[in-house]
Amino acid sequence: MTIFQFPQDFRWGTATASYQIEGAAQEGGRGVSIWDTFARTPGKVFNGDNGDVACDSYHRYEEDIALMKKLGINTYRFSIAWPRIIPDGDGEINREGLDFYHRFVDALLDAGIEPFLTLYHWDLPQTLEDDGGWGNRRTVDAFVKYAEVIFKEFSGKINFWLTFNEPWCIAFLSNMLGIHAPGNKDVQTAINVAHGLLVAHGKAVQSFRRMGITGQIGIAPNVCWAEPYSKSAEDQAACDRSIALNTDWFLDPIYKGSYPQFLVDWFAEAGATVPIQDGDMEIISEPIDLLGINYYTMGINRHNPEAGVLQSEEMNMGLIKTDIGWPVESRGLYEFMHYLQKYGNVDVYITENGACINDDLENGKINDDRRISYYEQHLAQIHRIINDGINLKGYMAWSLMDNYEWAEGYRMRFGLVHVDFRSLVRTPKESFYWYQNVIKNNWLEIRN
Ligand SMILES: CCOCCOc1ccc(-c2cn(C[C@@H]3NC[C@@H](O)[C@H]3O)nn2)cc1
Repeated sequence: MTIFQFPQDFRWGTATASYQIEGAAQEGGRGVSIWDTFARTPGKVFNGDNGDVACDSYHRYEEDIALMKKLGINTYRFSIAWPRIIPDGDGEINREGLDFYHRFVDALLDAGIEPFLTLYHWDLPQTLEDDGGWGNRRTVDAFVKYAEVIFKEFSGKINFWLTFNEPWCIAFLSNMLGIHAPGNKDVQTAINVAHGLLVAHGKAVQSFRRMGITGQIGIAPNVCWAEPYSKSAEDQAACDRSIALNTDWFLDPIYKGSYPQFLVDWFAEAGATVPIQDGDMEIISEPIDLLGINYYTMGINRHNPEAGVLQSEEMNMGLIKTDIGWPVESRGLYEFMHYLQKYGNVDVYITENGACINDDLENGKINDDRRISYYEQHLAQIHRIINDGINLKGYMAWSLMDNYEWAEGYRMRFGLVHVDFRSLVRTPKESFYWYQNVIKNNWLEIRN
């Protein structure tokens, strides 16, 4: 038996997002988001699943908070639905939406749980998408207005703030690959979206500083760690492109004030350019306080001219996979965290990490041993990373409960708590009790 002790002030938490858990999609004055539209577009989401009900957390949040308290977390990452706050994107403020989130945040604080807020977790008001989305500066300005409303309302209650969740997904998964909402398949559109959200991020951080808001603010990129299939320079370059598009494409502008030139040149070859306006890069590089890092898996990639714009193909290496098909390989998290040091030893929180394991109830229990094994491996890497002196300050498991997994609908389950999507009954899985013990002890026991 090996014991890994975590720092006394290490934050333990779980994460969710508004569209994935709230439901009540037509209640409380909420407007339409691009995910309401995308989910209703035939062929886009498995089984045509949508977030109309989801986990019904809009009505059941007190039950959810009771589960968080039972789990023993001290931090809970969630997102606010922009369409609940400004239903048409940049018009009137919906007081009912603000009041809902005040009730929720107050209940979290009463339970001794620190709110860790994501301002934008993919549910863009449809009216803004109809007018060009993130590629239109109207959306950028609308986001700043929305962010300033939230800053003003929750300053003093919330101390941890993220502007955007997984900018690569917002830009490239959703506008170059078309897999997520709004479903565009155009590389220039994706680059315009990426740039727009970066400008919106920078302007929001500037507002945060100007308004003297409490706490720390940052952004949460997702990680795509990749190692070369062969020792060829071509395969290594293919890995560099994959890693950089998820990370450097966003963090170079923020930390260095410029895009990674090798990728700018790569996209120029494909006929796509970044629509930089005067002053943009100064805005984007407004200093931030923390990074959220979302890690799930890593790839073994090779150069393949047929493998999309990046020409980087992920190979199937026969590794153990989760039920969504992602290889279980925690080593990539360790390698990535050292790669991240090129931006300095910045404060980092793992804002998402978890496994899609679709075990179901058996005699009233969910024996999700594979999820426990996944978490054991990844928390052991977290311990190594901290021991190396990297400022990793906290960990949020994705997810508290099974929820709407975007284009996969409800078939892919990432929760520590099982949700019966017919009855909405929540049932803690065996991994919930395993994580509860890790948090209680603040250490990890690894069976040798
Ligand atoms: C066939 C080609 O495939 C290209 C890659 O396609 C995907 C799909 C999905 C993801 C993805 C999903 N998640 C989990 C979410 N993170 C945020 C939170 O809301 C979770 O639900 N992270 N990444 C990545 C890549």
